[in-house]
Amino acid sequence: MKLHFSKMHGLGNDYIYVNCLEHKLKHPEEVARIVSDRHFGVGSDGLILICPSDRADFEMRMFNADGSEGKMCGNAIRCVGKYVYDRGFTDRKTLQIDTRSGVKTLELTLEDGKVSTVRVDMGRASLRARDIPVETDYDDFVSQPMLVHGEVFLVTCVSMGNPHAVIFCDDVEDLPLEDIGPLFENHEKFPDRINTEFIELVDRQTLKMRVWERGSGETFACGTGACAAVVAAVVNGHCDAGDEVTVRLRGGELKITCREDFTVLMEGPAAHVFDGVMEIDL
Ligand SMILES: N[C@H](CCC[C@H](N)C(=O)O)C(=O)O
Repeated sequence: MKLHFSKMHGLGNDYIYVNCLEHKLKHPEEVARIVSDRHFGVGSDGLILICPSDRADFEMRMFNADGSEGKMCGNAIRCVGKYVYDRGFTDRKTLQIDTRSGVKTLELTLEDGKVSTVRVDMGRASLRARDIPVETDYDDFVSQPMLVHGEVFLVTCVSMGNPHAVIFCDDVEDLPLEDIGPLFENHEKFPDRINTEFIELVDRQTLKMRVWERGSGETFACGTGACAAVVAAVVNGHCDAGDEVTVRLRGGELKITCREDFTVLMEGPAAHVFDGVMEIDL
């Protein structure tokens, strides 16, 4: 089959976007694995489908590079806003996008008539162990020690609709992420696997972050991960609720606000790279 796609990214967290408004895509798991391959495919952190929705303006589905489906993606939802507006599928600058973890509201900001940045109401974070899920005897998993790779890490688990383990450390540059990332991702405590964020505290309004994503490995940025990091920073007393926190990722910066009630706002850029067609044997 011929796959018509767009490559877009949010801070270098790049996905292949497919318009499924008219036609469904068969076998999205396999397509995700094929297109994501950086040597034999197009190259991406996964696949995003833009679909019609009964209860929102559009629906987004996301698949990781290994073909597994995720429930939410912060960087991709901004790009979906850009995709549907710039292509004229909507003329609204406030949009509702349905995801596997509920409907999110987007506010689009334009530059020269095209979407440049998007602010997303990410909804309420959950610290409940069973929402993540994480195996523990307690109700939540905040600053709990885990022995991984011969080292004790203090881990705070947050659900942003998808699962995150947040770890504060002194220096994120020097981390052997390729070694420790998979050990967290596949740890027996996390029955659905997990996305893991390593955070260096710069000051009370600035965090530096590297991420190991479930199903995709190290990525240049993770929107839900940046939100989870700020939630964990508030819970652990490193940042203040209501403050706008800048999260510096490998691919650039996101602005995140975690309110007292743990609802989270995220603002950041969305970029289009190119459109293409790929012949896929399926
Ligand atoms: N990069 C995404 C998150 C993808 C999460 C995915 N790896 C999962 O399995 O939950 C973001 O910007 O929020």
